[in-house]
Amino acid sequence: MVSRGEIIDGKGMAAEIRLELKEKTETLVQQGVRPGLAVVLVGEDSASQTYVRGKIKACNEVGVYSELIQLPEDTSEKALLARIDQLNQDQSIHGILVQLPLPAQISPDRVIAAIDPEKDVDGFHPIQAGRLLTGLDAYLPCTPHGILRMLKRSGIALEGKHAVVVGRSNIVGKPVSLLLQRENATVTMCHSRTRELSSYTRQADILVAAVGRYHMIGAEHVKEGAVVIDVGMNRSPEGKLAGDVDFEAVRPLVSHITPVPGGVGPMTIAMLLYNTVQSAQRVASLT
Ligand SMILES: Nc1nc2c(c(=O)[nH]1)N[C@@H](CN(C=O)c1ccc(C(=O)N[C@@H](CCC(=O)O)C(=O)O)cc1)CN2
Repeated sequence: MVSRGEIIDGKGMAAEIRLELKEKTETLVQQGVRPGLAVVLVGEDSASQTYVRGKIKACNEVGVYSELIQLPEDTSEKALLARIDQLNQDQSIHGILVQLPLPAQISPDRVIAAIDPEKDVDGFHPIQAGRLLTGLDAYLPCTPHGILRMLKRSGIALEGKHAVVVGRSNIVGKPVSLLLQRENATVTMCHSRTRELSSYTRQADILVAAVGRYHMIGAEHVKEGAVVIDVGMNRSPEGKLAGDVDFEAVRPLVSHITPVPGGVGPMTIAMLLYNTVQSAQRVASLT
């Protein structure tokens, strides 16, 4: 019998992963290496402030050393690049992340490219993206990696399944497509300009919605028994946090679905810590 509308509990899974990472961190500390993460926040964006607070809190819980670098909204690109260079040289820091989006005067591409690829725990550097594309070992971008973990921990088989990804960003859409393909799913990529979107999404065994548009996926977009992963982080007209998927309308039709909040978001932060601990493990194995 097909299960109906089972909720994939990202919040709970992220807590389990943090516990596993706490143990790994304790082992590393005994070996003389405490994993360290630098979080760079430029400006006052309130959502970014929330996410950054979540990252620092998670570091504290796991025992990872963290440094929060808060820079004013009018910071120049040159000043930010100079700060990143210092962090690249800092041996207590194994992971660097610059919270996105950045203010308009700063090019995110130039900033990401300035991070030492071995400390790029977001997995956004072109070298990390190239490693992922070519099947080499890489820091996997946190949201896509979190999605894969959620699917696996929920016992959802991917081999031979048809996965449809709606969204083509460098942060989510493109890398999650590659990761699903790596698991032998057959992947279709759709985006904001796809015509007759529902004709694709209705074929999906696994549907990943990552467009950033409130409730753009409704009941008419899903096949019965599909697995739906909602990456959206939007505000409803009433101001409530909501995903790209109309959860109430879609849940009764599908086998599994992620909620917003409490789905993909917490896993993003857990996988950031995973990459930071991995980076420290690499350093520990070299010393
Ligand atoms: N440098 C980066 N910038 C951004 C990333 C990223 O991975 N690296 N991703 C997003 C934002 N993001 C992490 O930074 C992120 C978004 C949402 C959540 C989360 O846990 N959301 C909660 C709800 C939080 C709330 O109440 O507002 C949930 O879904 O339950 C974590 C991280 C863009 N920028």
